Amino acid sequence: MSDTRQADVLITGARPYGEGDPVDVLVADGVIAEIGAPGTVEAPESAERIEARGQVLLPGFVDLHTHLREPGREDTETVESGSRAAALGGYTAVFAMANTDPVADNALVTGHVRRRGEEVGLVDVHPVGAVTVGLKGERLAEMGTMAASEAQVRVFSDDGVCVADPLVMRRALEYSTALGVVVAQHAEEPRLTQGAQAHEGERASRLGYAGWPSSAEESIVARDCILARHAGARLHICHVSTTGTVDVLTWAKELGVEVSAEVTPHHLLLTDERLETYDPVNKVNPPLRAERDVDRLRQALADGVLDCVATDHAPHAEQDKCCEWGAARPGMLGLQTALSVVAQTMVRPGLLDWRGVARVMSERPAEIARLPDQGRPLAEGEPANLVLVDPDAEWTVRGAEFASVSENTPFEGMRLPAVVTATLLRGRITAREGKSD
Ligand SMILES: NC(=O)N[C@@H](CC(=O)O)C(=O)O
Ligand SMILES: [Zn+2]
Ligand SMILES: [Zn+2]
Repeated sequence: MSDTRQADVLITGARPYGEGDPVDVLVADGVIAEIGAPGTVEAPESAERIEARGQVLLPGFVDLHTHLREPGREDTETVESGSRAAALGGYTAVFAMANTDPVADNALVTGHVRRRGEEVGLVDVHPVGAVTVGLKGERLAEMGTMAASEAQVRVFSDDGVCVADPLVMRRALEYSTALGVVVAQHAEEPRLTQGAQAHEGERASRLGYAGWPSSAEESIVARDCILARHAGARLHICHVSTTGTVDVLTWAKELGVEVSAEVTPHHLLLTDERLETYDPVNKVNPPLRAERDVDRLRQALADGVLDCVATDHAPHAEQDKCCEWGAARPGMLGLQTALSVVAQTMVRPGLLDWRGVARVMSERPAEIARLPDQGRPLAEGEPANLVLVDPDAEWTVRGAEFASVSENTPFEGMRLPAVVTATLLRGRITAREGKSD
């Protein structure tokens, strides 16, 4: 992904990782050229200036789990609209899930997504390849061809559905090792979730929703950790939602299984109490869980048992959300609210500092996907993939104001802390003061 030469950018008075005294940061030719005490860094007259006023400077965020809906559902999101949302949310790289129409189970589709991302140029769009043909869970997709193609697919997932057949999953893990890629599992034992609508428990029973048991997630996570162990493969678990999954991951990591896991912002903030509203904006897979799950997920993210935050940004059309619960599609927007929800649930309660936010939103996801130029230290000579955050500002969420085509945010009307004031992709300003470039 190449950029033409851009104007230099001088960021004055920023605090890297929110630590220490403010510094000036000169960005030139796509890299961090110089970091120095305020007033000591010289920039050409033509340089763009960003006054940080003590705001927090972090490496640009990396989202391992985004649904951009292109091709097939451009009425709900496109690579372009999703890229704008990503830049405004502080992201410099996103992984676009394969459950498009047609499915991204071949190099033609992954190539299209990659190229569209490059044309838009606001964020690095990395297509995720499907594990199985048509997400049907039966035959492996041509993982090798996709990995070797121009799109250089590095993450494979049937997300939306689980790779439920253990033999298919075993083969996928074996191939992934040979290819140096990672399989990301949507952990849901389908036999246990037939007709499921909401977190299994007292509330779902009372409101008349068929329950989605925690064991449907945990049994697949346990199984796949064992399969990965025997295959010597890396494994990534999508959208962890239960305390039992945290137990299984703790056990697997102690055993030395190379498993990583993500948690979504909505599972860090919301509980199944939202079911009381009957509003399908709260319908999501896996479902919003109990308070004890939320508490445990926050703790596990702080401890590192959960590696990173991923949005599972899932745009849906109004007619698929503003309808009766049973008919509504699961999923919610996430790109433009992720940082603020992490600030609210992790930073404010003292579970993570800003260096910790850099770890879970940038460094770890970049490592899991093996991106060489993302999640890098804030140091001279490093790529200028950066986000500037005002930690003291607050804002009110309005879905209609998002860059996304869709508006299905469960955070509508909430006042949240932390605002992205600028995002830079290889030294180019992609978002500034709430406007994408
Ligand atoms: N999370 C969701 O509820 N929905 C996702 C699919 C998925 O992530 O499983 C979607 O594609 O809409
Ligand atoms: Zn999923
Ligand atoms: Zn998803």
